[in-house]
This record gives sequence, structure tokens and C-alpha cells, in this order.
Amino acid sequence: MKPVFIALDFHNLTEVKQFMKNFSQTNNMCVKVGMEIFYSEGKNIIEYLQNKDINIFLDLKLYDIPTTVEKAAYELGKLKVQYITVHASGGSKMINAAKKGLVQAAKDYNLTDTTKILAVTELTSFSETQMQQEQAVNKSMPEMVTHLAKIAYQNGADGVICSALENEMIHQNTSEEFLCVNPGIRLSSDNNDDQQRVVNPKKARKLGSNGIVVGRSITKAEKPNAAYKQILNEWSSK
Ligand SMILES: O=c1ccn([C@@H]2O[C@H](COP(=O)(O)O)[C@@H](O)[C@H]2O)c(=O)[nH]1
Repeated sequence: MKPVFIALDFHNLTEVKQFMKNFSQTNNMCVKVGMEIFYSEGKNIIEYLQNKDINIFLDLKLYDIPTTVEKAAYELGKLKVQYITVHASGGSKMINAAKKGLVQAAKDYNLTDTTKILAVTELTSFSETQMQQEQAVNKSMPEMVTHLAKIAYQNGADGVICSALENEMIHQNTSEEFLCVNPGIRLSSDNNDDQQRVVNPKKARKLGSNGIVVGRSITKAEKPNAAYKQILNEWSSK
């Protein structure tokens, strides 16, 4: 099944452990570890989740000169997580460097699976107007996101992070196998919070999503397990 990544946006491991108590079965679950929890707990959070056979998408959004990103990606590759993220706007050389770092880590540590790269296009918290004004971009949002996705595709990324609204255009301009993973997911009854390009799980699936990322709709729900089940149901319904 295509993954639903729960974004573990918590302050510390104690909070994560408390949250995990909501689920009777956690093996093969998919989660996203972001900056907040990784900066707080570092490798501890990775070890805790791997001991539970949970699949990890480590979302640190690397963005720096190519040499630095290559070395950082090498270190992250050693953690044996399934995915990491880089900013596509870091450019072709930077994305290639991230790939090189991950491939080298897999080689040096005899890893059977190389960590995959997802390149962040335009954050789902950005609207088209904000992008055009603040980044001085003269394109529509789908055009700009597809432009960045093509750079990522041509330079070793395995997929992108984008809104589900851009999936079709990206798949048409790259490959059907190129992963479009979508945050900015909300149930119809939810608050959008700081997200601008929002889609519900069912529509994301229809738009060709290869995986969704859901944070607050589950983590802040009164009954997280029920919210997770509702999202899985919507996600898998035709
Ligand atoms: O464009 C992006 C890239 C990453 N994110 C991350 O996804 C989750 C979304 O959380 P919600 O609570 O479901 O809004 C969060 O960890 C972001 O860092 C994103 O939203 N948009």
C-alpha cells in the first residue's frame, strides 16, 4: 500500500512515546521525523522507531553548498532511514551531491537499500501569490513546482514533495515512477492551520499521489487512532 506518513512533530521522545500508545500495532507504520524532534533527540528518535520496525522518512530539508550537502547526506545515509529531503531549489549540483553521499554511505556500510531522496519543491504553506511576490517568480505554482521537479528528476532524486494539486503535471513531465509525496493533507472537517495548498486524502489519491504526510489532523486529534483510521480509509477508498 502507498504510505501514509504520520508527521511526528513533537518536542521530545517522551511525547512521541506517549503518542505511540494510541496504536496497538506499530510495525510497518510509516512516520516522518522532522526538524523539531530530530534537533531535540537526534539518533535516539531514529533508534526508538527502528526498534519498532517503523519506516522512517527523515525530513531535514538539506540546503547548502554541494560539498556540505554531500557530507551531510553521507551521515544521514548511515542512519538507514528510507527517505531524506533536500530543497530542489538548491539546484542540480546540490541534488547530485546528496545522491553521491547516500550512495557512498550505502557502499561503505554494505547497506542493501540506499536511502531515497525527495526534493522539496515549493512548500505547501506557500500560495501562488506569495511565491510570485516574495520569490519574484513569474510562473504559476504548477509550472514552478514542475520546473523544480524536473531538475530533481534529472539529478538523482527519487521523487518530490509537493501539493497533490501538482502531481499530474509532474508525472506528465518526469515519469509515472517519479514519486510525488504530498503534505498539506486535511480532512474536510479540519482547520488548514498554516497550510495553503490543501487537499483531502481521497482527492490526493485520485490525483496520483504516491504517499501522503499527515501531522496535526492525527497528532492533535482527540482520538488519534480514529483519525488515522479515517485517513487510511479515505486514502484507500476508490
Ligand atoms: O512543503 C512541505 C514540506 C514539508 N511539510 C511537512 O509536513 C508536515 C505537515 O504537517 P501538518 O500538521 O499535516 O500540516 C510538517 O511536518 C511539515 O514540516 C509540509 O507541510 N509542507
